Amino acid sequence: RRCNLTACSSKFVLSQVHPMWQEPLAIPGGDRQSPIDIVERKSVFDSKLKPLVTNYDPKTCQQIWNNGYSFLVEYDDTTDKSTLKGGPLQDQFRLCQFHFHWGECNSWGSEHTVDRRLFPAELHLVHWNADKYNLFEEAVVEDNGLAVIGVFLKIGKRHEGLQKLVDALPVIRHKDSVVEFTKFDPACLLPPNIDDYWTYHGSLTTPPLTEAVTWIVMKQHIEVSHDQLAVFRSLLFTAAEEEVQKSMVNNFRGTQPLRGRTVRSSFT
Ligand SMILES: NS(=O)(=O)c1ccc(NCc2ccco2)c([N+](=O)[O-])c1
Ligand SMILES: [Zn+2]
Repeated sequence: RRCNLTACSSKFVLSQVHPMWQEPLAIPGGDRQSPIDIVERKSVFDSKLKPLVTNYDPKTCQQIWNNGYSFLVEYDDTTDKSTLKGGPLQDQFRLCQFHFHWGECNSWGSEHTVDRRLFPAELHLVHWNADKYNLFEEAVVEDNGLAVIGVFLKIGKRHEGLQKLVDALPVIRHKDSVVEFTKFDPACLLPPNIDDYWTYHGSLTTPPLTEAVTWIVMKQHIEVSHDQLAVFRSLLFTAAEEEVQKSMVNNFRGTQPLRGRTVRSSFT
C-alpha cells in the first residue's frame, strides 16, 4: 500500500497497513506479549524503581547488518564492557545489539503506543542477563533473560549522532548484507532524561516471540530529521538476488492484549 497524503493521516485505519509478517496463530503461553499500548493514567508509580545505569563502551561496537526484518548494530557481548543495570533490574545485563522499527510514512511506525499515540519509529537496545546466563541464546528463553530499552523517535531536528549510522545504510541495502561499524556510542541515542520510564514484563516482538523481556520504555523521545528517517525506508526486506525488491517499511508488530499486566512508572 503506497503511502499517499490521505492514507497518511493519523486517522488512517492502521489495520490496512501490512505488518512485515503473518502473526502465528498460537503463541506459547501468550499472556505477556509485546508491544502494548501504555495507558498513562493506568500505569502505577513505583518508588522502589531505581535510576537506570548504562555503561556502554563504543569500542565494543562491531558491525551493522540487514537481517531482513530491520538493521542491527551489534556489540561484542563476550565481556562485561557494555552493560545495563538498575531501574527495575536485579541483575547486570550486557548490550548485544540495537535496532529500529519504522513505518512507510511519519504517521506510524513505533511498536509501543502511549494512550494509542503512534510515533514514526522506535529504537530497541537489547541486553541479556549475564549474571544468570552465559549466552544471549540461553537467556532468550528465560523470563528474566532479556532487558530491552525502547525509545520513541519523533521528526524534528537532525540527530548528529545518528548520522554516522544513516551514512552506513546504503551499504547494507539488501537482506544479509553486513559492514564493519566501529566506535559507535549507543548512549548518544538515549534521551537526556533516562530516569522517567515505564516498565512491564513482555516478549520479543518478532519470532520467536519468547516472553523473556523486561521492557523499559523511555517517556522522553529523541528527535531525528525527516531525511534521516527517509534513509531507513531505502533499506530492503529482500536479498540482492531476489526478483521483486520490497522496501523495508512497517516492520513493526501491532499492540498485544495486556492480559492483566500492570505497567509501572518510575515517575509521578
Ligand atoms: N524487537 S525486539 O527487541 O523485541 C527483538 C525481537 C527479536 C530478536 N531476536 C530474534 C531471535 C532469534 C533467535 C533468538 O532471538 C531480538 N534480538 O535478538 O535482540 C529483539
Ligand atoms: Zn525491536
